[in-house]
Amino acid sequence: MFDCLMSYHFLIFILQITVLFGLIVFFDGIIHVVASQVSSWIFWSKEEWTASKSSSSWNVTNHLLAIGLALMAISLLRNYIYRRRAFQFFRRLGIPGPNPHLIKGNADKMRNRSLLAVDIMDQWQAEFGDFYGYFIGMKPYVVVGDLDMVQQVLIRDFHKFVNRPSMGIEIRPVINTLVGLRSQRWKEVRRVISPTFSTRKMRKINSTINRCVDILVEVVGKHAENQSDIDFYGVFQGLTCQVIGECALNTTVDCQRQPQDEFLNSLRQFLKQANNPIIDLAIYFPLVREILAVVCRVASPCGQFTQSIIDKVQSVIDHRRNHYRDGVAPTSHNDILQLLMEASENRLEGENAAEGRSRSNQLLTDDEIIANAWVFLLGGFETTANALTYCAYLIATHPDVQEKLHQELMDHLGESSGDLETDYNKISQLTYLDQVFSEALRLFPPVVLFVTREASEDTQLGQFHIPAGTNVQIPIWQIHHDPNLWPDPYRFDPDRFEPELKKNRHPMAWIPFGAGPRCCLGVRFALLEAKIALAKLLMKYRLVPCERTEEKLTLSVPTVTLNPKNGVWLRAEKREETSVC
Ligand code: HEM
Repeated sequence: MFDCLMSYHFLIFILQITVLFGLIVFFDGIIHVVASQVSSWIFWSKEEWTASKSSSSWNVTNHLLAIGLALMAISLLRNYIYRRRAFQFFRRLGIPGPNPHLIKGNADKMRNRSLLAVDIMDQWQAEFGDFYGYFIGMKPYVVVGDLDMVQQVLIRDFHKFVNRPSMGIEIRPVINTLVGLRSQRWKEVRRVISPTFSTRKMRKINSTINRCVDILVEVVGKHAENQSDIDFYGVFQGLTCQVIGECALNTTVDCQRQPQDEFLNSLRQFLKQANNPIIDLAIYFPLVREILAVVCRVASPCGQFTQSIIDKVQSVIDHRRNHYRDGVAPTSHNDILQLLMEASENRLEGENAAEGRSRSNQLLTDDEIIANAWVFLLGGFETTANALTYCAYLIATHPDVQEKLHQELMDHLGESSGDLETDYNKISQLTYLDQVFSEALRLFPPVVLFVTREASEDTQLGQFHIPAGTNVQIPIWQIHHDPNLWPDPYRFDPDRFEPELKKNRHPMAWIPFGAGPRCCLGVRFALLEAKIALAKLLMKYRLVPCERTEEKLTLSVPTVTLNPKNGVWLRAEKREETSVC
């Protein structure tokens, strides 16, 4: 008992109580002095003031105020000591890194609006090497650039690194998506959803992609006729918005022909919200995070947009279930939502359609189906548009690559009347197109800050001990521009992806889609959409730079994606008539 009383914690407790009483007395005195001064301005006479001071209500107010101030002071002091200790985290582990600010950690650097997060990480890597730690708010992130360690985190020791860093609060519908789900439930949901993106299932949505790409070619054609400059960023955003809107949400949008389409604008606005300074506050102060989650849900435009998507998808699900009951074949809809519903009910093609229809058999709840359809919309919109934009820019500024690519397209698809819809296999056989797109993804990885994991147990990375709860970040940009892996790393050279060279490269040297069991689920979808778009576009048009084309692209990293800040302006020139389309 004595030991316990004399323990360290007890002493700290006694110390805090003493400080608290000391502070109460101190504030009591201060309040008295301030009140005397103020009263001399307010009360007419000294007697009046003495009378009011001796009243019991004055005494109670005075003491309560003093206690409140003392409690506030002590909690600030505790918070200060707690933060000082927390920010010693990497120092205690012997991991180098930039000095954190007491409130922001290093988040102000990473979310700086004038300097790119990837540039900051370049600077840190130059200063501390390819293993260092920094803080977002108070959360510790260790950056791991060594490829063997990257492989250890993403693949070999995956069981210790299943989750992405926790957000600290439950924002719906994010927590029900593959991106936000954790541990066992993530495994179960991923297992159910994965077949939705298999090669065989991708064939089903091939026709939707083709139809949307044909509209893209038509839109670009109009600009080519008028010889006007085209912002390909906007054009590709229109394409990916329409494709993913139709495929994931069964929402028909005309955002390619109508660039000011409401759905597209809401989507853009939604993504812009992530760059709001309020988010910075939420990172620094957990309480703001809680309030923000509520405000976002009920009042902000981004919350309303999300709610409108939720309502829409729920109504489509209900509508389709009613149709099943009326005997309409479930396979009559070729979209991801349908595939999700089928996967969630474990209803494989050709199986008895009645089987698995009862709600009790569902492997995914409706909330999970809706949340994932929503995350496919977000995941499939900006990422693929960015990838296509960078690729178009690189192709336009490298005419030799463009001509070689055009030749390949004509050799393989020239005879097929451009009917890529029935020729999924041919798209996969376009090896030079694959090389060009891979090299574009290397130079401009569309997602630069998202490959992160949380250690669920203590582990060892090289010489460093990593305690459970530490977040690990894989620096994709730095890996993709490492001169030891990629000589002359800023040069666009699709030959780097010739099969022989590819075979001898470290598997973690090129990871635009992440790696391991938690890599990008939509990789097949993204590649199919992007390749069909590039193939159909480049068979008909030659892309060329115009006056507004930036010599060096201005980039921004508003959240986790790498965006072309000012768009990408090019022109399209019609090629001589081919047998295509
Ligand atoms: C060029 C286009 C795309 C790029 C570069 C990209 C990149 C990424 C990256 C880097 C990750 C994190 C992987 C990791 O942590 O190891 C990711 C995750 C994810 N992506 Fe993509 N993505 C693209 C397109 C898509 C599309 C079209 C969809 C859906 C239709 C999608 C759905 C997802 C989902 C659901 C996850 C989370 C997977 C999980 O946690 O299990 N992505 N993506």
